Amino acid sequence: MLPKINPMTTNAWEKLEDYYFNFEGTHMKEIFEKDPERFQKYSLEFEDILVDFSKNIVDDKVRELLVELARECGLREAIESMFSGEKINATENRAVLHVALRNRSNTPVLVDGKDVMPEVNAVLDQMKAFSEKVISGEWKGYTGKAITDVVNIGIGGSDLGPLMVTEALKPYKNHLNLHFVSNVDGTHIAETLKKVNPETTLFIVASKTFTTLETMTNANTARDWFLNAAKDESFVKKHFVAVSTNEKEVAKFGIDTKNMFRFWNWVGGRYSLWSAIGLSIVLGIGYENYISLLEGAHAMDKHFRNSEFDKNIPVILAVFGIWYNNFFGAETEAILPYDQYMHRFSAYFQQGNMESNGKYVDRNGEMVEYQTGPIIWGEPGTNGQHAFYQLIHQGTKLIPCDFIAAAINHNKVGDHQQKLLANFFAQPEALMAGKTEEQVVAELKAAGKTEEEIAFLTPFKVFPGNVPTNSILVKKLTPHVLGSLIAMYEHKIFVQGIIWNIFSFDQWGVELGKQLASAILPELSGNEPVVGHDVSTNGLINAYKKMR
Ligand SMILES: O=P(O)(O)OC[C@H]1O[C@](O)(CO)[C@@H](O)[C@@H]1O
Repeated sequence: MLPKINPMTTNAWEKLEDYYFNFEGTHMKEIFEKDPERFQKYSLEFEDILVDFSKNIVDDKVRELLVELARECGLREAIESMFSGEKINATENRAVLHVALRNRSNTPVLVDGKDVMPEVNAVLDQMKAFSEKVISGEWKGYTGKAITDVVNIGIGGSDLGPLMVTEALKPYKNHLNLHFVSNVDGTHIAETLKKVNPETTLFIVASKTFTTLETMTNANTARDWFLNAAKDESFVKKHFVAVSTNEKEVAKFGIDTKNMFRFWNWVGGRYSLWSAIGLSIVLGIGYENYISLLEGAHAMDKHFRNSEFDKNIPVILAVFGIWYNNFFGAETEAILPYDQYMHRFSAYFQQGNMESNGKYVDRNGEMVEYQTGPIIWGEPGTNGQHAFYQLIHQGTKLIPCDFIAAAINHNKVGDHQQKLLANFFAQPEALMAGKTEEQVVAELKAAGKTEEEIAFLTPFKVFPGNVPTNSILVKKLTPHVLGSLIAMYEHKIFVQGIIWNIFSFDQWGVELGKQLASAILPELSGNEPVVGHDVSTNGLINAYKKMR
């Protein structure tokens, strides 16, 4: 079981609070000036990944105390509890074993005394055999034609992971066209169906529960559209497969359960791309590349499980994040990939992080007295630079940022890569050092400005700097490296959840909206006014009824 320690009651927290007051006002520039070894001391290498933590507002003492905080909160025991299949998702009475899905060492992992690895491997074999048939063209549609397009219908964890990964690994794509439909807005499915042909399209209905309103609505629309062309229900099995834990509902939908790819209740939705939910990834990039992705994640799992905390990349990312979240009062974190293929990476970790750690009740069922999960957001560089970086550089909020880039670009186009990386290096430098008044005055003088102009312009051109960043430089964005990067962030989220004493693997906060939507749905038919809600909701529904 997980420990239930209020982090604020630990010795380390108390010391960090004291130390924070001494530390306040320290500028990173001074820390760098004092320590020429800082890069060596504050960067970690893992395979083809280099993580530079040096541009953080920390010193050796802070790092030591933060690591101590993790220890005092029982992190070592918690890691073992997760990896050994204990039911650490207590509110749902489930184990949390995405690490077993990518356990390429194949060592036994027990849930309720039973090794889950044989089942995990069996589903991987099923995904391999199926994907090879579809990719090779052996799998035929109802008119005997090979599949050209795959439409994944799912939402949240049953959509974002496969979508993010297939975008990030586009250079590894085969000839199959992948489409993702998630939103219940009819536009999403309508626009997708315009692009595909019922004779050559395979639909993957991806839903852990197989009851999610958005997914089932889209899946039914896709089936009606398909049957409108195919005319015969028996053809559904050639064009629809399911990824789910719910065999009964899958069969009810008309999908042959031979074409159902199973996973288990110990796989959380937002941690499920490593399970059969990854079927669209396998179809898009092939089984071997998918296995490399799992291997990359597994390598990071071993690093996380076995490394000392002060040399442990996910732990350091997590505790530095806590330093800003809980001591500096930072409310958000930006993830900024300098890689166009990673354009859904921040959106993916918006769910990963915010659905996991957006909790105000601790593991004792008490309201927390400290901040928990940050708001996660981001866009690829350099686009973000021309949109929101102004606020990061000169706004009033502290926004710690992660910068991610690959040294080798998949596309060798002129000098684009050097220009991209020049920005990747420049931004954290600028955020760290800022620009002083003296520097601004000297620049304006050199530009020939008058004394009056200099006096007016100077304050607007000063950059305070001291914005913390992590720079994550990878050799190349391969499936293996991407697997490691995703696992790295997953474990960062885990560590923070342990320290904040919250349950990171449930998501009760999404239920209320769902309940109210299903209560409102029947009220939207008919023209009679609705009166049963608060006046605002009644007013909005009744206005809608008049407008439509
Ligand atoms: O796979 P399912 O059961 O359709 O659920 C989809 C998503 O809905 C949620 O339960 C809530 O948004 C997510 O955690 C999950 O990824």
